[in-house]
Amino acid sequence: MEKSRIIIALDYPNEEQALRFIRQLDPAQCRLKVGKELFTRAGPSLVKRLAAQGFSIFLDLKFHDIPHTVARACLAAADLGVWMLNLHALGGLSMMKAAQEALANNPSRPQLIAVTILTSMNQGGLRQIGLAGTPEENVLQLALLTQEAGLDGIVCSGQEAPALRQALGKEFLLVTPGIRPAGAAPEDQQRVLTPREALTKGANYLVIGRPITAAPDPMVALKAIEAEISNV
Ligand SMILES: O=c1ccn([C@@H]2O[C@H](COP(=O)(O)O)[C@@H](O)[C@H]2O)c(=O)[nH]1
Repeated sequence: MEKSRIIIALDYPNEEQALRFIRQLDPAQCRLKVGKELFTRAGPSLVKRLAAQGFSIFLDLKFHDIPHTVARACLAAADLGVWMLNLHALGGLSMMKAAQEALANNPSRPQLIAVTILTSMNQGGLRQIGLAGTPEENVLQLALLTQEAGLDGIVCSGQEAPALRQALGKEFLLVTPGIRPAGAAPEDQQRVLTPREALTKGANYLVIGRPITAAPDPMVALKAIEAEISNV
């Protein structure tokens, strides 16, 4: 069975709540993302434990620092047995190359991807930090830099996926948060699409947090999303 295109963001305030949810899941059914909140609370031991249970873990710590520091952090993350990890493309070409080179000979080399422009940002937010151009233009520029550095893909919104697919080819991974089922509140996300729209536009993976984890019945919400994308 091909592993799921759904990556569930485990944005829980503690390990107990995360594990209560995970007990209902099969590792073949979905992948799991451990981000800053849960990692800071539960640490590397939870990541290792979930990986040992057979879950594909995306460690979403979005490294952004000098090249040496990021390269060493990527090696530490790879040692946890994760399937995917990430850094910020805004850290620049030399930072991304250092990370890529550090992982190149790692026996269990995880997928290494770069966050382009956060899906919580719109054009107004880009202006505030001094970036001209549309979100799509900025995402494309950072995606090309990421590809030049030899990484496996990027985090972007599904909204940018068609232009990115055309520019970056079939193999480059597009991992898309900002997923909201039709009618769901965007909350702090600015560049959103439904699960079906994101895949149709060319996304490889959907990162989904609150639409599942904050639903009255998370398993019902997950099943509904699985049904929505089953024939895409
Ligand atoms: O650009 C980005 C990069 C990462 N994220 C992360 O994805 C999830 C989305 O959660 P929702 O509850 O579905 O909004 C969250 O863990 C973010 O840290 C992102 O949203 N956008």
